[in-house]
Amino acid sequence: MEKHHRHKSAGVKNECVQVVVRCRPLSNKEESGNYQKVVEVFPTRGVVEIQNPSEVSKENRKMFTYDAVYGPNATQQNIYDETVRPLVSSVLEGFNCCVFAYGQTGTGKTYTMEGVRGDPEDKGIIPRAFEQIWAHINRAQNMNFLVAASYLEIYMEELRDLLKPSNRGGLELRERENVGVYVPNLHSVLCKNVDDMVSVMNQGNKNRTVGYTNMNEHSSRFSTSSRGFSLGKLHFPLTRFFHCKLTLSLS
Ligand SMILES: Nc1ncnc2c1ncn2[C@@H]1O[C@H](COP(=O)(O)OP(=O)(O)OP(=O)(O)O)[C@@H](O)[C@H]1O
Repeated sequence: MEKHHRHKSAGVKNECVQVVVRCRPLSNKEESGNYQKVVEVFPTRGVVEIQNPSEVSKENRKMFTYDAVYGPNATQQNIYDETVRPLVSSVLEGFNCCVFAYGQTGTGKTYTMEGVRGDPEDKGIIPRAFEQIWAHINRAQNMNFLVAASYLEIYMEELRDLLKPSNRGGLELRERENVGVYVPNLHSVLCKNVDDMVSVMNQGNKNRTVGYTNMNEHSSRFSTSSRGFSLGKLHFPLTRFFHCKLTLSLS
């Protein structure tokens, strides 16, 4: 998981980019197939250790250090509160941010970003961000917020508008000074509350090309992909990317 942040803000570490690792638990299938756990996570030190299972020895352990690491017991709420909430708070003060999950198929990107539909505890980063945004907007006084959401997918180097699948062909990723990365003609939907945003996300998910892939079925072609969520300017060309633009005016 990588967090990208352009500006310093209270409550957010000063680094522009932070890299956070989350290791999911072994699945039932992996447990029953007697797969070995090769990753050990040390959250207090921000360290992940990987052991070569064919030759267990201290020399065969590799250690990596990150801004934060989460083990199999970390909850969706832990991750949101500690790594994402401060970023969304800074967006509500006018900055841009981007959170994206990157990893091999089956590692938990969709689980982390979207979560399990209909299960409040297993809600992922994106719906939790919607709630934080609207809690803030509903509390704000003398201010008007305009919230527009768009959702795109990049598949085989082709851009697809997940909110308007007929919008095919001409979509391009562009970059302009003062504007950043953007996609001209990408459809965006004005949202008035959390439910509007959730239904935009669900609508887009129905149109996506890359559905859930079972790692065992696809073992001959491991793939790596990403899921993203950004607020403000669009930052990264990703496999699936939910983008939300907030415009603020005084009333
Ligand atoms: N932290 C976790 N706790 C419990 N289950 C998890 C966790 N992370 C992932 N899973 C489960 O592991 C499976 C694979 O996760 P997920 O679909 O999110 O992977 P992915 O990286 O999005 O894969 P793909 O790239 O193939 O779409 C799912 O059944 C998911 O529910």
